[in-house]
Formats: sequence, C-alpha cells, structure tokens
Amino acid sequence: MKGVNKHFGDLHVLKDIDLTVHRGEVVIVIGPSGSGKSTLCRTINRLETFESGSIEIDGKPLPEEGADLARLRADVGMVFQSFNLFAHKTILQNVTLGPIKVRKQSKEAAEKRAMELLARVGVDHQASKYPAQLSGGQQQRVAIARSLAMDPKVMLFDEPTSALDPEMITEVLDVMTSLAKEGMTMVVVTHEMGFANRAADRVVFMSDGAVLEQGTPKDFFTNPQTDRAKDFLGKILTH
Ligand SMILES: Nc1ncnc2c1ncn2[C@@H]1O[C@H](COP(=O)(O)OP(=O)(O)OP(=O)(O)O)[C@@H](O)[C@H]1O
Repeated sequence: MKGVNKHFGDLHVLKDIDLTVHRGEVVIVIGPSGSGKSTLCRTINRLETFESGSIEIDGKPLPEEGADLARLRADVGMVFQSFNLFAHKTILQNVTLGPIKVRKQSKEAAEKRAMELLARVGVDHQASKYPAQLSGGQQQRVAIARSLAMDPKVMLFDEPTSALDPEMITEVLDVMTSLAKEGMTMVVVTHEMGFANRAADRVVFMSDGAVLEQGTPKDFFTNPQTDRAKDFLGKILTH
C-alpha cells in the first residue's frame, strides 16, 4: 500500500498508509477501537474503495470490478469475525463453491481438496452438516479451510477470534499459528497478544487512521516508541 487515503464522509479513516508485506511474512495489526484496522484489511481485497494512493498484490494493482475482482478475492483470502459461511450450504459445499466457480476446478478435485483441508483444521467429520450445527470455533476453522481452498497468495484475518468463547479461541489460533509457521503470508487484526508474540514477524500499530509505529513483536512490546502505543499497551496488558 502506498499513500492510501480513505474517508467515510468527514472521517479520514486511512491516512496516507504505506505498508509493505513481504511474501511469507506475518503482520499483526493492532490499535485502539476505531483506529481503522478493519478498514485497512477490507481495503486490501477491495471490500472498501479508497480515494488516493495505490495497492498492489504480487506486483499487480487491485482490479476495479468484474471477473478480475472475483480472482482478487480468491488470491486474497479473508476471514471475518463473524465467520460468514453460507448458511444454506453444507460445510463441504462452503469449501468447494469458490474453487469450482472461480478456480474452475472439477467437482471431484474440489471435494478431494476440501476434505483434505477440513481434515487439516479438524472438522472433516462435519462435512455434511450445515454451519448452524457447528460450534463457533468449528465454523471459524471451516472459514479458514474455505479461504485456503482458493490457494490464496495472502490471507487477511479481521479479529477472527473476537466472537468466540474463550475455550474455542485456542483451537482457531492453533490453526493460524501452524499456517504462519508454514510460510503463509498473513495480515491479522487481533487483540491476541500471545498469538502476536508467538507467530508475528512484525507488529503494526495503528492510531487514528495512521500507522504510528511498527517493529518486531519483541521490540514493539518491550520498547514502544510513541506515547499512544505505550498508553495502548498499558491498557491491554493490565486488562
Ligand atoms: N461503513 C462505514 N461507514 C461510516 N463509518 C465507518 C464505516 N466503517 C467504519 N467506519 C468508521 O471508521 C472508523 C474506523 O473503523 P474500523 O472498523 O476500521 O476501526 P477498527 O480499528 O477496526 O475498530 P475495532 O477495533 O473497534 O473493530 C470508525 O470510526 C468507524 O466508526
């Protein structure tokens, strides 16, 4: 992202964002509520438009619309707080739909790969069920499998564990940690500082629409540079 700006009405929600994420890098985005973290994530796969600046994925600018946009969404997987599975499709159909439609895979190939991915995230035994029959943690793991089925170049996670009961958070973070260790390129908005410490190559701190500072988890957590970051860390660490 280079010089990206976005407004919601009078609110300048992304202010001149410069951010480069390298292949295989895991970047955690943290910051106070309303600082623009979700909007940043959503802008990267064009769920939000932006007014100025540029965003490139793998050297190519974001497409505007049409088939190219569907391909972009396949290349840039997104996992939301609220899972966003298709309620009236089975778990297996949720994972095969994109590969069949967008990646033009055969039904057989898509189902074979889907079952491998569902096994990988530990929900293959639920393949014929519907999302509402699964726990939140299981649904979120299906959402991760669904993104992975598209063979994304990068995965965005927007507070993927915020809607989960505490005992289900670990099972989702474990899947994300193994993805990180395997070299997936990831941008993760999260309040899970343990995960950030364990899995992140870099922590980006946003405040009031701007990237205020960034560094390795060790540097950022032990030696934040700005008063706002110190204040934010003081609040979440004593929370
Ligand atoms: N669709 C929208 N229309 C108008 N304002 C919006 C919209 N989406 C977000 N905003 C505003 O933009 C600002 C940034 O929101 P955003 O959700 O990106 O912040 P955030 O850092 O992810 O917050 P949180 O941690 O609470 O999820 C907030 O003030 C929010 O109210």
